[in-house]
Amino acid sequence: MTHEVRRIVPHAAEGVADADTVTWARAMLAAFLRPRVPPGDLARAAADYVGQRLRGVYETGDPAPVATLRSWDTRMSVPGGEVAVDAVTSIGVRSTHRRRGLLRAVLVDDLADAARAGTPVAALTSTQGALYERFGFGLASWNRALRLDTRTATFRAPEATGRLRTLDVATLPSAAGPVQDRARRRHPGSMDRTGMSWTALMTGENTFSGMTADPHRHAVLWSDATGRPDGYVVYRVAQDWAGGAGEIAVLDLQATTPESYRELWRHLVSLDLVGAVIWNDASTDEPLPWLLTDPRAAAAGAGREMLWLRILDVPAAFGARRYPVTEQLVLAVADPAGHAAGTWLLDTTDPVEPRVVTTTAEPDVALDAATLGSLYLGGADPRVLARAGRLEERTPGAAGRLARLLAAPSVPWNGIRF
Ligand SMILES: CC(=O)SCCNC(=O)CCNC(=O)[C@H](O)C(C)(C)COP(=O)(O)OP(=O)(O)OC[C@H]1O[C@@H](n2cnc3c(N)ncnc32)[C@H](O)[C@@H]1OP(=O)(O)O
Repeated sequence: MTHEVRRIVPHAAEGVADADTVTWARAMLAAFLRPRVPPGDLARAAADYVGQRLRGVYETGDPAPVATLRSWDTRMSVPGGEVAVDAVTSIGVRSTHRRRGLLRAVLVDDLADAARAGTPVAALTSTQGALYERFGFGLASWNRALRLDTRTATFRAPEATGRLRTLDVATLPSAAGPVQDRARRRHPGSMDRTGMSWTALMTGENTFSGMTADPHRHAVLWSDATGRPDGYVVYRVAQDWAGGAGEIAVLDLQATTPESYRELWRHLVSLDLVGAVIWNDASTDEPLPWLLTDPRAAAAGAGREMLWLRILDVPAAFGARRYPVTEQLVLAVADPAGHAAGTWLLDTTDPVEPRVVTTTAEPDVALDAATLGSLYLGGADPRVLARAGRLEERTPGAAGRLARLLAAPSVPWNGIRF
């Protein structure tokens, strides 16, 4: 049986996707063991793929792909700026066709295309932890669950002057979009929300949920004393109050000021009929416990990995971010796929225009492409990676110098699953 990687350009007419795109979507959902979506709903949902890239591995004579991948161009915050990213998702292989290299075939094709297009970084979130390092992806951000007991939570600071407004969730992209865009710049690793991810946030309706809409969603916007919208929270009822105290699950909380952050949490605490608020995708440095008279009211739960990054163009990726110290370090990067391979001088003598060029100088550190991806946003400590044998220190003290060079103003965080 011959296999061929094919690229599909999704089209839609009157809000309904073309037949190839719908067939692709059905194959992808089957690979992920998702519920069967009625054909009309699937054609409507797949219309959201317009503007994105679909890839499939096809066998002769079968219109449905045996492997799928979807990717799109987006922007990701990095320390001091942002970078263009190839966001990759929906890699699924038909259950009868696994371990024959089909994941490899679609992913290698996508990465080569992104590199040709000049996209410096590829990003994904993964269902499994052991899949993507072999393709040069390194773990670069973590989320942590947070559980707030609303009955013991008391805020240290008095209520701020401003206004809370409930939003019709349908108005979320226009009302909250500009806030999200400002807020995401505060954390490296935060992504632009696509139209699709706004829809999923607002309604819960997506192909993965079988297109079942969730009617329990609420959104609240905070505006400061001058009327400027500064933050929003979207939440759902996770557990109804019928059994006693209900539970609220935060789906997204974005705040551009300490005041908006505090007042949005105060709103959640004020909800009647609720005993706890849970946020599974909080960052690892939430200020919430510090806002409370009893920090134990906010219990941090398990952390979990979120973003995997693959550097496709070292000068463009490392030139896009800014650095807190002046330094010159030489990194030898091993990358069998070639994208990041080389010996690179990272020179931040000019803080505005860091220089990243190939060099023949002796390396200070040696590492592979996946480790480079882990270091990119400043979320992984090179000294720890050296202790783990993932980075070789060729010049004594170089891992510490690299740690100071790559340090970010805040921890990497991406609250958007994709
Ligand atoms: C970004 C995302 O979309 S994450 C979503 C991943 N998809 C899923 O979880 C859906 C269900 N699973 C699947 O569809 C498939 O099993 C996949 C996509 C995980 C793997 O697809 P396959 O076609 O079997 O992978 P392929 O044969 O190309 O293997 C590539 C490499 O990964 C390894 N690999 C594949 N699956 C696994 C696994 N579950 N655990 C560890 N290694 C694995 C293979 O051994 C191979 O390694 P090698 O090249 O170093 O020898």
